[in-house]
Amino acid sequence: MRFFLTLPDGRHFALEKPVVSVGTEPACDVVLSSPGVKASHALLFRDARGWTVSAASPGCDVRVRGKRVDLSPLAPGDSFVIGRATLTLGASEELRSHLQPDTTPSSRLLPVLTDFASRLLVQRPASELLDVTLRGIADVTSSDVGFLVSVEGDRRQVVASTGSVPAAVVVDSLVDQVVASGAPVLVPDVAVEASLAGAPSVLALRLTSALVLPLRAGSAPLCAVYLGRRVGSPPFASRDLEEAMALSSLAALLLATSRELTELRSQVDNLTQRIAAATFEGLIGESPAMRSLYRQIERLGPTSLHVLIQGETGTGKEEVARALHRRSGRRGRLVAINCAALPESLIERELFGHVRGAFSGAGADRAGLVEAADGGTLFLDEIGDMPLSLQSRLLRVVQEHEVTRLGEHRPRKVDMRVLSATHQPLKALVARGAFREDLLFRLEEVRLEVPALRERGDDVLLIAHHVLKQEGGRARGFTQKATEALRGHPFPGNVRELVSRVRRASILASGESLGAEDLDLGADATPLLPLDAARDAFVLRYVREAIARSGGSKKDAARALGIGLRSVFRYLGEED
Ligand SMILES: Nc1ncnc2c1ncn2[C@@H]1O[C@H](COP(=O)(O)OP(=O)(O)OP(=O)(O)O)[C@@H](O)[C@H]1O
Repeated sequence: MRFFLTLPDGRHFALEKPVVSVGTEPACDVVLSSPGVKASHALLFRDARGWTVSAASPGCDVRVRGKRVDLSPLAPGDSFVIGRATLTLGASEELRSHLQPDTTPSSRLLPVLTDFASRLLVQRPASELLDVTLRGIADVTSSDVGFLVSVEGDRRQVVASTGSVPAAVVVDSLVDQVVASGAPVLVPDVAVEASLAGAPSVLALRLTSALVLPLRAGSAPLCAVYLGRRVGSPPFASRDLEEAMALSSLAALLLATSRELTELRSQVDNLTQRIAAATFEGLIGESPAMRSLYRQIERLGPTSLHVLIQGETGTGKEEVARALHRRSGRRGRLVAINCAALPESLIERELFGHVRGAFSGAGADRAGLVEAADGGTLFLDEIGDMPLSLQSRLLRVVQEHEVTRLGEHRPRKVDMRVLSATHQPLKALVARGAFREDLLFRLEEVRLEVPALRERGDDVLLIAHHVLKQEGGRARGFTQKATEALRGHPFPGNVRELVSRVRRASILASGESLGAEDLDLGADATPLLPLDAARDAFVLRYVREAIARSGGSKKDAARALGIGLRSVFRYLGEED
């Protein structure tokens, strides 16, 4: 689709540039001589949504459907009026224009663009990039003065300037106009604009001509690029505006990318430091629940107490057993067996060993895992699945510190500590007659609860980053959406599920940051939760958002939410 303007005399003007100026002065793209039209009166510019018309400077009257507008989108067929001239936007597949605009790029723009892009692509702090951006735009437009004002709500700040500028320039009607409309403003001659006569920028900087344009880099605060010329320099013309807009669009893109990279780096640095401080014997986590677990492991490690490790599937029970063994100081090995993975006969042979001929195929004597754990630790994973018939043999081992190989009658002395793990409520198994109570008493001299991942707050992010780093792929961090998705997902499979999601994503994804979709945590993938868990997850997210919106202050967030500070800590799962 090609667009054109129908002028008052019926001619068509092809809109082939992103910004088109309309006015009486010859430098304008569309030159009109109708009464009431000013030297530079209106600007038309194109973005992803289509064409928009705006007043070129505050005193210029632009009307759409009879109403005065600062800025108005135009659809094909829409007209706007400036002075006594009516212009209409048209669109057609085929267009033969009567007037062809000059589309030759300015010779000074191309080298500046190239240099500008290469300078911006070198990683620098954001403040330096803004400086480079401003100087590039000021250079190409031969401005005598240039400064960049960042606008965040009521807060305005000069964040870069080509020379010293007085602080008063931040309160400026041209900046206001650009911020309000999001459109550029071109004032060729400030002397003819009564509304600008007292503007701080014009007075303080002794400007004769001004050009102000918006610069928005991703989620960064909006900036206004203010360019000025003084006595002795020619006034700004529409070509300057066009070139400045081209540079500012490019800069916005590069600044957004650079900002994302900087954020990613600081996210990675911050998490790497946190992970280092939050690692205990291979376990990662800094949540109060994990810290309490570390303290218990430290205390229990060197004792000879048998420990039952309880926790949902994939929470890290085996890691906890390994940590307990490392902290035990026992000289022997940690020997593990998964009671759910093997049939009864195999568990028996594996655990207790056998002598030659004990069963068909037993060609030689063989020590079992119990003997292998002599002087060390025997880890019985999924103890709830231990067949009842083997439980009494195991009880003898734990009670008497003796093991008898299959086919043999001579018991052998063993010195070992037993750690067992289960995700099942063993008391309920006892009640059903599926587990021996006396064995449970023996195995559970102390019980350790491993918390579910969803109860560990931001540990999920620490572990996710740790896994990503270990994988060593291209991805170095997570997008904001992915971070939120990780925080909000209930992880029924706990750490094991997290590890496999991150591994798979880091192998399959190609970018520097993994998104929620890469982790298969899109909106549709979130499973339904029990209402209590959903409510808790929502409250946690809401409290976090309140803290973020309060600039990180938990106190202010508590006030805004109408709850006490202690409650905020409680919802976050933190100790105050
Ligand atoms: N706190 C942690 N930090 C880092 N990685 C962990 C943590 N906890 C568990 N993992 C990793 O998660 C995976 C599952 O852990 P583990 O096998 O210990 O869980 P489990 O509770 O014994 O599982 P199951 O119930 O299936 O026996 C392993 O790859 C382990 O290394």
